[in-house]
Amino acid sequence: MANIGVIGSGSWGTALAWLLHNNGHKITLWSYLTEETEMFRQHHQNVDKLPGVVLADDVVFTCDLEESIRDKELLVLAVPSPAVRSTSRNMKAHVRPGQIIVDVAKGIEEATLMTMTDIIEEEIPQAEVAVLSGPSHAEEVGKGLPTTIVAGAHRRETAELIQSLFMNPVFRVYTSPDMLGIEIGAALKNVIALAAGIADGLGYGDNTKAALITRGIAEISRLGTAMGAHPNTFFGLSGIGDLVVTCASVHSRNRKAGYLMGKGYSMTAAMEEVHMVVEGVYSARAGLKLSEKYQIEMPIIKVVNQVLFEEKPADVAVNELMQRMKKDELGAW
Ligand SMILES: NC(=O)C1=CN([C@@H]2O[C@H](COP(=O)(O)OP(=O)(O)OC[C@H]3O[C@@H](n4cnc5c(N)ncnc54)[C@H](O)[C@@H]3O)[C@@H](O)[C@H]2O)C=CC1
Ligand SMILES: O=C(CO)COP(=O)(O)O
Repeated sequence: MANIGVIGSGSWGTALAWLLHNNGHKITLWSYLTEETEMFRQHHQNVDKLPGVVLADDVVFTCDLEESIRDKELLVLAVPSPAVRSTSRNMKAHVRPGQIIVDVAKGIEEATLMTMTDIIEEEIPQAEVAVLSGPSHAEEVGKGLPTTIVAGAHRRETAELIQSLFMNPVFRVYTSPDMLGIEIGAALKNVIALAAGIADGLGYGDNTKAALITRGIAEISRLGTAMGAHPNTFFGLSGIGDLVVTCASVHSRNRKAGYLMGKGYSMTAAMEEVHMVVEGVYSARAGLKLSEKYQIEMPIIKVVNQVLFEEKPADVAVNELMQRMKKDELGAW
């Protein structure tokens, strides 16, 4: 049994706290807002974001960061990606050398183009930082439905420790040394999922969805490989796996926000309606900047940016994608 602090009590932090407690660990769940801690103390669940996933009586609910970090063998950082830097900064003073922090947020910081684990390492240099990512909607993990995911770390022993703490008969964890590939896939699949949602909202069909998924992973893997990631990671759980689930699932907030935009909502109105984090909106510009920096063609991510930030009508964007200059599929000729 390990003593684990889960930092962030939105839908994902709550589902992981539930899973880890079921695995026999002692859990402290930190909330950003005092109202959230009060909600958990009263109802033992996130009534707002993950109703029905009830946490046991011995889970400790707190909004005191130090209490959630002190004496913990493992910390799970589950705040939204735009809050990873500020939360890490606030954690720094309480983290002991070598304490393991597993990032589960999916994003790339627009201003610096850093991954989430890069940010945590910069803010908390004494920590040992890892990542856990893959096709894993909180709503399904919270029902115990079979799910697979990958733990990435610099050291094999750390990845294997995370694997053994999280794994159970319905939650299968693989390990990988390719943290960069895992994080690039995780962040950019959300941008492609916005496009898939937009296509659904416009009334397009399964052919369109398959095209976005297939050409989406092609552009993500081109970029990731140029950045130094392992090409196979993009055909694994945190690449094609998470891209498929996010483009197809009824639970995906990114797909849902895209769907609403396809139906004519503005980006802001769609985000408000979804009422939870829509990470693709934050990663879209970062994806575009990375494509410019590494000189990689990323046509889907480019048009998603135009739809989000330049008011390009979604149907016009799809037309433009379809009528790009002729290409060969492999880029081999
Ligand atoms: N929900 C899911 O199924 C999954 C989510 N993730 C990732 O987990 C991360 C967290 O997402 P969710 O839990 O789904 O979000 P959520 O929308 O369910 O909850 C957001 C939480 O963040 C808190 N928050 C807001 N501003 C904050 C700030 N400035 N500092 C710290 N906390 C703040 C809110 O109080 C709320 O508890 C995201 O990066 C998401 O991509 C990853 C896998 C699955
Ligand atoms: O990353 C996720 C599932 O693996 C969650 O995706 P959404 O943020 O689109 O709901």
